Amino acid sequence: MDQTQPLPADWRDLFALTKPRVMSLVVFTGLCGLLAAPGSVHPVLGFTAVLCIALGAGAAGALNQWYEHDLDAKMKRTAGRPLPSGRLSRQTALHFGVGLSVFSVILMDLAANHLAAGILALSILFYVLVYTVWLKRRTAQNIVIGGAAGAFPPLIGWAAVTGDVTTLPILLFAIIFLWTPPHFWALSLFVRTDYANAGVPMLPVVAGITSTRRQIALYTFPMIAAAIAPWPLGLTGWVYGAASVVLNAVFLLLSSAVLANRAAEPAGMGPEKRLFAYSILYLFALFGALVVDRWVLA
Ligand code: HEM
Ligand SMILES: CC(C)=CCC/C(C)=C/CC/C(C)=C/COP(=O)(O)OP(=O)(O)O
Repeated sequence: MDQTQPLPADWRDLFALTKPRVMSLVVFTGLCGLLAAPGSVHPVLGFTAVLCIALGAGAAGALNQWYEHDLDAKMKRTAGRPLPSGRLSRQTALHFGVGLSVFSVILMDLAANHLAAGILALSILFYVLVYTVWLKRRTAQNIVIGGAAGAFPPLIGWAAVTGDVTTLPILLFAIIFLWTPPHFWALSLFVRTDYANAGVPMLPVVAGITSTRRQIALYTFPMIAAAIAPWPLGLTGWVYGAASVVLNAVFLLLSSAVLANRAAEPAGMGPEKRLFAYSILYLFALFGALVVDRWVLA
């Protein structure tokens, strides 16, 4: 096919419904969980398991947008999405999301095992029902609890290979679980008026900027502990150990800069934006180091 030809609008919109940029990191952590697991899996089955994580995560993103069409329409950042802009109908999004969710879980069950399929189903339900439907519009702790959904993929990847869940994948879960508050609250500080206008009780809207900066710093400490722990516990080698020490030291510096920032209005390329951007690089690099440690330099 001619790569210069744009895809038909409906395909592009269905693709956008899966939140591909955010989900790329979700899928990467799932892939790393799979590659870090002991033992081996047939490459076709391994590929299928990662594909199922991608499809399940994309389906969850579509269902999130189906439910949030009203909120998305009120925020600058999201008003151009396929549903608020009227390029796709809500019914299409619902059918796409439900169909893809069911398909991804069944395929995971066939390609891997019941445990991996069960955790995939749990992640989808958690993101859609616990985060999107229940908590997001009700409490500033929405992402602390609901964010657990995004921490499941390494467990799914691991379970797809081994059929069980042990200390290392639980620590990988903990890293993402504790990383989500600094990741999201750093961003929420500079888009908080959007959330305030839409009536979403995100932390900076409810508790203010100073308190949010403190909470970001507070979550950084247990996150660092969880991220370094696999090394002293003997679950990884020195490559992961060295990478995690450096990556976490930078995280600590950047989150201290957020804590120390006295600017009344987080704006421009300030400490908050730097921490948000770094949080993404951090997770890619940390999980990448885990795989390098296990495969390349073991
Ligand atoms: C409840 C938990 C989370 C919330 C509320 C949240 C929220 C957000 C928001 C609002 C953005 C901004 C832009 C966008 O929509 O593309 C964003 C960006 C991003 N998030 Fe999160 N996030 C969460 C968890 C995660 C998790 C678990 C991952 C991956 C493991 C992740 C990966 C990313 C990435 C890669 C981006 C950058 C996307 C881009 O370049 O446009 N997020 N997040
Ligand atoms: C395997 C599987 C099912 C994984 C689920 C992945 C998951 C929970 C990712 C969370 C990241 C995410 C898209 C947050 C957006 O929050 P938001 O919906 O509040 O953002 P928005 O304001 O951009 O809509």
